[in-house]
Amino acid sequence: MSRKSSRESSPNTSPRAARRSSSPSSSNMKNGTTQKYKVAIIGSGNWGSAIARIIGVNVNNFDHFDKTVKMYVYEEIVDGRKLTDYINEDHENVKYLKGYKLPENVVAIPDVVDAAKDADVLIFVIPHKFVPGVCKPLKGKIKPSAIGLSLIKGFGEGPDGSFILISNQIKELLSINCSVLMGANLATEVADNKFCETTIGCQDKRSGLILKQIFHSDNFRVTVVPDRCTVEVCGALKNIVACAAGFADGLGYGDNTKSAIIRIGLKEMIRFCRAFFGDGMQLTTFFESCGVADLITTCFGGRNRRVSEAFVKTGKSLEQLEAEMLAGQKLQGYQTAQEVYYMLEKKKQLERYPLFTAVHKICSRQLQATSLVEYLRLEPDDMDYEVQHTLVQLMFSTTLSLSCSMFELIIFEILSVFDANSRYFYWKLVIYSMLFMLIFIIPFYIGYFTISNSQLIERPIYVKLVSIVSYLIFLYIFIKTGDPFPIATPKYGLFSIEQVLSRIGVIGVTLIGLLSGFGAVNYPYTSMKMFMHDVSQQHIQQLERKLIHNYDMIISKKKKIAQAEQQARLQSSSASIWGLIKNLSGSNSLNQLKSDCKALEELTRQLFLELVDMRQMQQRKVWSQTWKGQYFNAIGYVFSVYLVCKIVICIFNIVCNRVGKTDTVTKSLEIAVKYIGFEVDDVQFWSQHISFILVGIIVVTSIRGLLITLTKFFYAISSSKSSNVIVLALAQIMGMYFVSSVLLMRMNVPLEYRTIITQVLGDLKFQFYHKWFDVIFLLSATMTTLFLWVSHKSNTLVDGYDKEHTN
Ligand SMILES: NC(=O)c1ccc[n+]([C@@H]2O[C@H](COP(=O)([O-])OP(=O)(O)OC[C@H]3O[C@@H](n4cnc5c(N)ncnc54)[C@H](O)[C@@H]3O)[C@@H](O)[C@H]2O)c1
Ligand SMILES: O=P(O)(O)OC[C@H](O)CO
Repeated sequence: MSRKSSRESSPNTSPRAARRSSSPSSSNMKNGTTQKYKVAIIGSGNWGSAIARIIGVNVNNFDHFDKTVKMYVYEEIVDGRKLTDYINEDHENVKYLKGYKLPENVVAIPDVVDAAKDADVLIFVIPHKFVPGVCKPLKGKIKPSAIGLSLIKGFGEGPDGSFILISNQIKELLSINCSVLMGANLATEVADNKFCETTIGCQDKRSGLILKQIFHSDNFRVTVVPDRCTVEVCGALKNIVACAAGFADGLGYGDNTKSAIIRIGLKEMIRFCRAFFGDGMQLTTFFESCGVADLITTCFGGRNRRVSEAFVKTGKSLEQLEAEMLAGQKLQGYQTAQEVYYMLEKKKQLERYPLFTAVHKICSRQLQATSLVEYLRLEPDDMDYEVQHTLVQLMFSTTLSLSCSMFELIIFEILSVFDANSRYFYWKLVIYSMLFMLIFIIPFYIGYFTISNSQLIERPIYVKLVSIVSYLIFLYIFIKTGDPFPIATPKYGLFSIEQVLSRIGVIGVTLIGLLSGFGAVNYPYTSMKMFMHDVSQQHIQQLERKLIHNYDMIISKKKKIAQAEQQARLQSSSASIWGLIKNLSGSNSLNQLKSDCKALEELTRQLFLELVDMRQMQQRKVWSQTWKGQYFNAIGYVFSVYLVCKIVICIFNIVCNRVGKTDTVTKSLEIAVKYIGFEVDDVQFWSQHISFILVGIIVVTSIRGLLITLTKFFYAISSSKSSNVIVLALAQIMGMYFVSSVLLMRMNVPLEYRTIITQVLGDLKFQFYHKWFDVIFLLSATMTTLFLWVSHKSNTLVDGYDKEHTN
C-alpha cells in the first residue's frame, strides 16, 4: 500500500473491529435507557486530529455510541478559508495534520460550548496553557453526568500558584470526573496507522471500559490502569527529559549519553511521582506505554526533542523556533520544566532532580547547554527508597501501632474507659509485645539484613549463624548499658520487665532529651523573623554567575587534562631519553591540572550549597511576610519563653537535686487557686479534662515530630540496599522513644490516673529518668544554641562583606 493511500484510508476498518458492534455488556447503559453516548473532542491540533481519525471510526463500531463526533476547533483562517470549513467540507485539518483524511462523522465546531454541551464523553486535547481559557466558558453548560478524558501532557496552575494535574484542573473547573490517556504516541505515526500502544488511567472500571471502546483498535492498543496520577505525571514529565535529549543531540553527544538521559530521566520521574503523588503509585505503571515507552519515543522522535536540538545548534530562542519549526503547534517541555523547577525550589528538593533543574536552567539561558552533563553527574545514586520486604513493613507497622496503643491507653486511664482490670491487661499485653519487638525481633533482623546485604557471606546457613552471633553480642552490650547508671534492680531477673525497661529508658530518654533540646532552640530560630537576613536578587545572580564561570573553568580544565593525557600516551610510545624527560615534566603539569580541577570542583560544590541556602533564606523572608509566617513568628516567641523557663527549671532541678512529684496540671491548678484566687469547684473534673488535652497535645506532637524527623533521616541516608536495615533501625529508635515517653509522661497525669501505669512499668527509678532528661535537654539546648549562634554570626559577616562588595 502506498504512503498516500495509507494516509487516506480510515485508521481501523478491520472486520474484528466491526464485529464488536454487538458485544459490550453496557450496551443499554445509562439508567437502563437506550440513549446513546455522545462523544466530543475538545481540541483539533496535531494530536487532536490524529485521534479524531480513530474515534470517528470506533463510534461506528458500537451501537451505544452516537455516530456524530463533534470536535471543537479554535477557528483560524488558513489561506483565506476557515479551518472549520476545510474540516467539514474537505475532511482534512490542513493546518495541523495535513494529508490525512478525517472521518466524515467528525464535525468541526468553532464554539466550544456548542461542541461540548450535550456530550457524555469529553475528550480534552489542547496544549495545556489553553485549558483554563477553554474550560471556563463550559462551566455549568455541560451535562453534569459527563465523563472527561485528558490527553494533555503538562501541568496546570493551581489557585495558589502551585501546580496541579490537568485532569484535576478540569475536574475543578467543570465538576466532572476526568481520566487520562497518555502513551508513546507521535501523532503522525498514529495517523499513519502504525502499531502503537497507549495507557488510560481511570479509577472507575465502567468508565474505563467505555473509554477503551472509544480508542482501542488493532493498531492503537489501549491498556487501562487505575493509577491515573502516575499515568498523567509520566506524560507531563517525559517532555522535560525530551528537552535534555534534544540538547544532547544538538551538542553531538552519542546514543550512550541519550540512554543515560533516558535512565536518569526515568529515575527522576519515579522519584517525583513517589514524592508528590505517592498515594497508590504503582511502579508497574512506569512499564506501561505512558512510562518507559513514551520516554523513548519522545527522546528520539518528538517535537520537544527536535526544537531543543535546534535551540543548541542555532542559538535562537525556543519561542522563535516553536514558531518557525512547528507551524502553529505548541511545545510543552520547557514550560513544564519551569513549572516543575519552581515547585521543587519551593519544596527545597532541587538537589534531588539535577536533570529537571538543568533543563529549566538551559531553557531559560541561566546555564549553557554544555553544562548538562555536569548536572547529570550530580544525579543521586541508588535512591530506591521503597521498602519492599513484607516482614520489614510488618515489623515497622507493628512497632508504630504498639506505640500508638500505649498513648491511647494513657488517654483511657484519664477518661476511665473500660474497667481497671481490662486496662491493666491491655497495658501488660502492649508493653510485653513492644519489649519483645525491641529486644528480640528487630535487633535480630537488623543484624540479619546487614549481613546478607554486605554479601561478605554467601551461604545462607552461615548468614543465619553469623546473625545469631551478632545478636548475642547486641544482647550483651544491651545488658551492659545499664552498668554506668544508677538503675540497677538486682532483685529482678535478667529478662524481667524492670531490667529491660530500665535499660530501654536510658537510651530512649537520652534520645528524647537530645531531640527536645534541639527542637526547642531550632524551632524559634527557624520561624522568627529576627533571625532571618536579607538576601538580594543581585547577590543571588552574582553567585549564579560565579557558579557558571566555575563550571566553564572545570570544563576547560577537563579538556586540557584529556589533551595532556592523549599527548602523554603518544609520547610514551617514543622511548628516547628526551621522550622520558618530556613525559616527566608533562606528568607534573597534568597532576597540577588535576589537583586544580579537584579544588575547583570542591569550590563549585560549596558555591552550589551556598546558592541553595541563599534561595531558601530568600523564600523564608517572603514566607515570613505571609499570615502563616506571622503566625509562626508569634509561636516562635512563645517557644522562646518556654525555652528560657525550661532551662531555668532544669538548672534548678539539677542544682537542687529536685524532682517534681505533682503533675503539671494539678500544680498549675493549685497555683491558680492559691495565688490568683481562681475558684475551682471540682478540681478533679478540671484536672481530668485539662490533662486529657495536655496529654493529647503531647501525644500528637511527639508522634508527628518523631515521624517527620525519621522520614527526613531516612531520605537522607537510605538506598535500595540499606533501606530495610534503616527502616528497622528507625523502628527500634521509635519504639524506645515512645516507651520512654510513657515513662516520662507518667508525671504529666494526676496521681489518681497513674496507678495502673506505675504498676505495669514496675519498680523503676523514675526520678533518675527525669533528672537524666534535664541534663541531656540542657546539654542539647546549649550545644544547639552555640552552633546556631556561630553559624548565624558567620552568615551575617558574609552578608555584610558581600553587600559591601556588591554596592
Ligand atoms: N502531537 C503529538 O504527537 C502529541 C501526542 C500525544 C500527546 N500530545 C499532547 O496533546 C496535547 C495537544 O497537542 P496537539 O499536538 O494536539 O496540539 P498542537 O501542538 O498541534 O497545538 C495547537 C492547538 O492549539 C490550538 N490553539 C491555538 N491557540 C489557541 C487558543 N488561544 N485557545 C485555544 N486553542 C488554541 C490550535 O487550534 C491547535 O488545536 C498536548 O498536551 C501534547 O503534549 C501531543
Ligand atoms: O512531539 P512531542 O515532544 O510533543 O511528543 C509527542 C508525544 O507526546 C509523544 O508520545
